[in-house]
Amino acid sequence: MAVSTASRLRVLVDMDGVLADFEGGVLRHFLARYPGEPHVELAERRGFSGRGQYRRLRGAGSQPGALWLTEVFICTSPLMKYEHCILEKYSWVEKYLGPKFVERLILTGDKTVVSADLLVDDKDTIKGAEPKPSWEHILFTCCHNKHLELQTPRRRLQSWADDWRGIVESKRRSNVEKECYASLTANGN
Ligand SMILES: Nc1ccn([C@H]2C[C@H](O)[C@@H](COP(=O)(O)O)O2)c(=O)n1
Ligand SMILES: [Mg+2]
Repeated sequence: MAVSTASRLRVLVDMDGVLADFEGGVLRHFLARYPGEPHVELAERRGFSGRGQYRRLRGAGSQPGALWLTEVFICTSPLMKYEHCILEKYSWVEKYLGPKFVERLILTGDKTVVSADLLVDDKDTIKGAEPKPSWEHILFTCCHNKHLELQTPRRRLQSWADDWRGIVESKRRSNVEKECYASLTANGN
């Protein structure tokens, strides 16, 4: 059976805050290292940058699934201080997702230049060199972004228990519709 290219979907899944419990890990590490110091409970986290919120505080005193014809890649940005983080990211993926996913790991400082249909990511604003990325950003709900109200038509995935299949399938339908429309107009209909 011939499969139209529009039925194929590429999904980028972010790592920190989406597959890995980045915020929980940071808090546990902070409490172990600085017991008794003021800290930000996960329920109080606001904004992507935890470091910024901790600075203000001091001043004031997984499992992605795969559907038929869906390619999943993990797309993650390394820290600027990258010497440990890159190895740790590869090790984490191999340990928790297996060697097949190591081949599907994309490390980039700029996710806008990666081509895909969907990007599932907890960062509320994703900017880069490409002003019109090919993907639709699905905001993955995390402690630091759950209070943000999204403008239509932006969509959220509340957790991996939420209807990610529905999002993937609606994107596939929309791609097929666009392809049909394009071929009809190209044929002068
Ligand atoms: N709430 C967060 C989440 C991530 N980061 C840092 C840690 C990683 O190096 C990098 C990953 O970004 P992502 O690929 O998840 O957009 O950003 C952070 O500082 N605060
Ligand atoms: Mg993230």
